Amino acid sequence: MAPTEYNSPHISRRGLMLVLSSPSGAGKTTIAHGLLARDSVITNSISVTTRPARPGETDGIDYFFIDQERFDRMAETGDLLEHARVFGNCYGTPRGAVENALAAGRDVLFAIDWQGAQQLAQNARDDLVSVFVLPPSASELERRLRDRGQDSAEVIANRMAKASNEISHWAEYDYVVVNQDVEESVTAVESILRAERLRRRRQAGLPQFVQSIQATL
Ligand SMILES: Nc1nc2c(ncn2[C@@H]2O[C@H](COP(=O)(O)OP(=O)(O)O)[C@@H](O)[C@H]2O)c(=O)[nH]1
Ligand SMILES: Nc1ncnc2c1ncn2[C@@H]1O[C@H](COP(=O)(O)OP(=O)(O)O)[C@@H](O)[C@H]1O
Repeated sequence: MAPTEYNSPHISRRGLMLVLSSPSGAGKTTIAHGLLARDSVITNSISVTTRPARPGETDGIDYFFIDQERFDRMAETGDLLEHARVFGNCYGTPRGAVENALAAGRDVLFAIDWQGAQQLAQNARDDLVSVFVLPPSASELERRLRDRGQDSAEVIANRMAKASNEISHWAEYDYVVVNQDVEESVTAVESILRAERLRRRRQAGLPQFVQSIQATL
């Protein structure tokens, strides 16, 4: 188990799973990158997807881009911690990487949809911290999807049409962040992560630490 960086290096704790969900274009990928740049203990879960790579996306960094046959096999053999169909493509979280990271005391970050968040919650509610990211307005959401410049008008229209359904799940999350300013949103999520690391129940080594202080009083 990892030392609790914000308390004492003597106190071990379990890793946690931090989930970011949002309608497409609200900024969860941007916030995730910002958080990963600031925090060296959290590691990104790289999903598999049957969606084709966008220009600028790299296999093994943004996603593992795989075909349907391989995806179906991974789902059948239990190699996916959760999986869902989103916007006509399949997405899933490879189990091995997450379990290895948690076992090594790392926290793991997921940018996944509400279906995936629900599946993770069913299996590991105590280790899950979930954040829903909202756009400041519908018009700003559409502007961000257009300005990202990576999807056709048809794909953007489809994502806007599905935004309301994704947003309808906001109340299932532990925290909600309105992504107005990127840096502020990253700071908000970083604050959530820091506070959640200090939850008493996560700090397995706390009783021992307290005892060691009491023994010398
Ligand atoms: N359940 C689940 N959803 C995922 C996973 N990876 C990505 N997603 C979701 O799939 C949706 C589409 O992702 P993507 O194609 O990258 O589009 P973007 O959200 O507009 O960048 C988003 O809601 C993602 O959060 C995954 O492993 N599992
Ligand atoms: N707070 C923000 N203000 C302005 N633009 C933003 C903000 N957050 C993200 N963006 C931009 O909006 C677009 C969509 O963001 P992205 O992180 O890809 O969204 P998601 O992963 O939720 O689909 C990107 O071009 C990104 O640079």
